[in-house]
Amino acid sequence: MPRRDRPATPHADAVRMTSVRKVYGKGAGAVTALDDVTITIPRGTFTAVMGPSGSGKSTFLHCAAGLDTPTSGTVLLGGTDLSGMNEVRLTELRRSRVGFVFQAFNLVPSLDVLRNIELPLRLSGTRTDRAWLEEIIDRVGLTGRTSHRPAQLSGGQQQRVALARALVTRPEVIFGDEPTGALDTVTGRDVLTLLREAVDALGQTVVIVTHDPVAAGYADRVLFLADGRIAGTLDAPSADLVAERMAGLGGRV
Ligand SMILES: Nc1ncnc2c1ncn2[C@@H]1O[C@H](COP(=O)(O)OP(=O)(O)OP(=O)(O)O)[C@@H](O)[C@H]1O
Repeated sequence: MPRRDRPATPHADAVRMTSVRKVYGKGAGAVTALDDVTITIPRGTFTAVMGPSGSGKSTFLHCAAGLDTPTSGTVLLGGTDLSGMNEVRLTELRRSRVGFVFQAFNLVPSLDVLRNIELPLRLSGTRTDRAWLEEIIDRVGLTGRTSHRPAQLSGGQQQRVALARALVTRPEVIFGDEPTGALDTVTGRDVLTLLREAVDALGQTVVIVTHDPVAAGYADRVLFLADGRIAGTLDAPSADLVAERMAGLGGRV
């Protein structure tokens, strides 16, 4: 997306969803995955989205990130209304204003670490800010490994590459779908610490879906979903409190 499409002053709300409803399918087989969801996620905060299996977490993330379109309601990303954007504009928006970290890392196997990190800039035709690139490579602990291919790295290192790739465009929001799901406990904690630092040191906004109460404990706020509706929020969460609230929501986690 061209630079001019970004607001001159960053919007105070990274994400604002109003009365968002998402229905998959039609008629008797229709499934309401999100039902009247209204929520604001402030800039520079870390949100964890939790809920039983099938409660709408992935659908929430996909609608907030412009990967999926709500059936009704509005989604604003950094003040930009995604409603009515065609797929070309949504793709441009995702490339330049959204960062993604997935459970499966999703790196390009044939590219080395540096080229994987730079990929979003190349795709959007943005000039690389060398100093910023070096800073994030240093922050995620990949200095000295930039010429490696993904297959030569551990899972934790690959997720660090994905995190650096997400940070490189200074996106409005980094969305993570179970970003520690494929990592062992210790490595997963390292990645969560880096996400936390991205918020605290860089002012980044982070939103992750997780099933892990310990992971949610790294967030500023937990957003609980049940049957596609917001079932509550918890600020300054501890893992124990999160686990307690999840037990109260029932269902298979
Ligand atoms: N593409 C789709 N077509 C039809 N139904 C869908 C589709 N995607 C999701 N759903 C349904 O919408 C509901 C919410 O799904 P979603 O994947 O958002 O839940 P979730 O909380 O992320 O689940 P999990 O924790 O198991 O990943 C579920 O009932 C699911 O079966």
